[in-house]
Amino acid sequence: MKIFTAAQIREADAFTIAHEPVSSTDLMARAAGKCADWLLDRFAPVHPFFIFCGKGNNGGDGLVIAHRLLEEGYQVTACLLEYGNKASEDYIYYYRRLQQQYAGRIREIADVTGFPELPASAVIVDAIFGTGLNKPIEGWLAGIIHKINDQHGRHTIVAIDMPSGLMADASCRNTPVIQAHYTLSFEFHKLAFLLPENAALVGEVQILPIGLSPDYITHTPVRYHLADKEMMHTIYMPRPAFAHKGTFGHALLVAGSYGKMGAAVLSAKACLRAGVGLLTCHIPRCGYDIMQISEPAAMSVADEVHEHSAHFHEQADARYKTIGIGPGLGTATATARSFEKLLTCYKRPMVIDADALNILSVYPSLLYQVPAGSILTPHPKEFERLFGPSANDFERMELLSKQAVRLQLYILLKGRYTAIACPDGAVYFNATGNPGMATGGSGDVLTGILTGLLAQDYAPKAAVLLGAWLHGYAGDLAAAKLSQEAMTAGDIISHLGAAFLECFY
Ligand SMILES: NC(=O)C1=CN([C@@H]2O[C@H](COP(=O)(O)OP(=O)(O)OC[C@H]3O[C@@H](n4cnc5c(N)ncnc54)[C@H](OP(=O)(O)O)[C@@H]3O)[C@@H](O)[C@H]2O)[C@H](O)CC1
Ligand SMILES: [K+]
Repeated sequence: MKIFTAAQIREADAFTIAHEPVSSTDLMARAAGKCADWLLDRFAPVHPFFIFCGKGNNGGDGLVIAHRLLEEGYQVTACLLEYGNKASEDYIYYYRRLQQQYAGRIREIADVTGFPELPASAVIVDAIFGTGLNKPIEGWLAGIIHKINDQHGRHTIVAIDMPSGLMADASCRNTPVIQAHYTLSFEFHKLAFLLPENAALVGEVQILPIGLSPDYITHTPVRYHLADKEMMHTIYMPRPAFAHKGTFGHALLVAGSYGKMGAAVLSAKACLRAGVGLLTCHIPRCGYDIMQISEPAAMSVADEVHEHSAHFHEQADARYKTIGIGPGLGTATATARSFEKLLTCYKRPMVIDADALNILSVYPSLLYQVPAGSILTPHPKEFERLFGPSANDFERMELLSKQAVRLQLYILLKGRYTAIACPDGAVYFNATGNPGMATGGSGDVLTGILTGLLAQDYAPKAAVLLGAWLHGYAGDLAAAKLSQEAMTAGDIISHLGAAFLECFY
């Protein structure tokens, strides 16, 4: 699914009205009607509704919703905020309709003292500002936002299109924004919904299709995308009937050090479960028995050094389709040196994670040696160590995309919505996964999956999108069976098979 900017959404709106048989007022009726359907489905008539309306088209949506709920016999107060701006044409149209039929249900509010007393079980609908917000909310309107937020623990707050005060494409940190329990948004996700800094503001997001022009949607280029199941079906490659283990590549995993062999084992198991043909693990001498016993399907090569690996560059030759490096590796100087040498001799796309990323952040010039098309998988701290701090999440997304272009790499930034930046600057968000995966070893599993997919000849972009999707999907299946609390990284691996089956069989 494409993620459009606020300006593009306005364009899509205008394009639809110009090219499809729908007027602007009808499009508003359709969009707001979808919200009304959702509210009617969710809340019984015992809930009194307070619908706060601004004077733009978001407010117009609020007026349509108020009218519809009144028609259905609900108790509704339409709270119209009179802050001086000229109302939009569609707002005026629906205001007149409401005024004619339900004048008694309209309440004009011109300062914060006009904020209504809310009875028990009231539902607040926020239709104050949507994608047209162009500056932070100030003055008494900010007071209304705070009053609504004060009700967060007592009443359900449903935002229409966007929580008011939030901008689709820019940070609103430390400005007044509605804290919604639900956001009913039209047609597309907004970038703002996918960034951690807004997690407490948007609540549960429901995307409601409103029939914007498919022509516009198909032909308008965007930087941000939300990965979906449909996309995975275009990526996944069923196995040929005459396949043998040579068909699915030989991967080298460079991982583990004294006290961190678990990371190497998790990564190896995940790589095998992702379907690699053959796997060799380069591990420190201390980890040899551990790996051989924990994962008999993997071959092991022990380093000359006991506690960490220092000679893996000697291994890295054309036999290996790809290399996954980093889980539990440690950052000993000898390990860093071997990594440097590996980067001079091995030129295929590889997967770089954890301590291998930490080595890159200590020796940043090595970043230029990383083979084009490789996949880096930092969490936010590792990302900051590699590329520096950002003032907010929007700037971090810019930086992510810029670095992927500059280095011609795939950079996967872990999070609730993991963001995957591509060498052409495009960024894909992954929506599978859950907080149960915020546990030690989860990243090692991802590295194993990505390495396994690259070895099977998935192109790096396909591997990183599919790998992130499957990792989150398996995590969701594990959480459904075991709970988010009790699941461990190993459970993600044991649900990978079910994830393949559910998604592709
Ligand atoms: N996506 C679609 O195709 C559809 C969306 N719909 C709804 O329309 C809104 C967007 O409507 P728009 O009128 O463009 O914008 P808003 O309603 O969000 O607000 C615009 C008015 O607000 C003023 N403004 C902006 N920022 C502030 C502020 N900080 N303080 C005070 N006033 C502010 C702005 O005035 P300016 O003079 O500053 O320009 C406007 O008066 C979208 O979100 C959907 O809800 C349609 O219903 C259907 C199709
Ligand atoms: K709103």
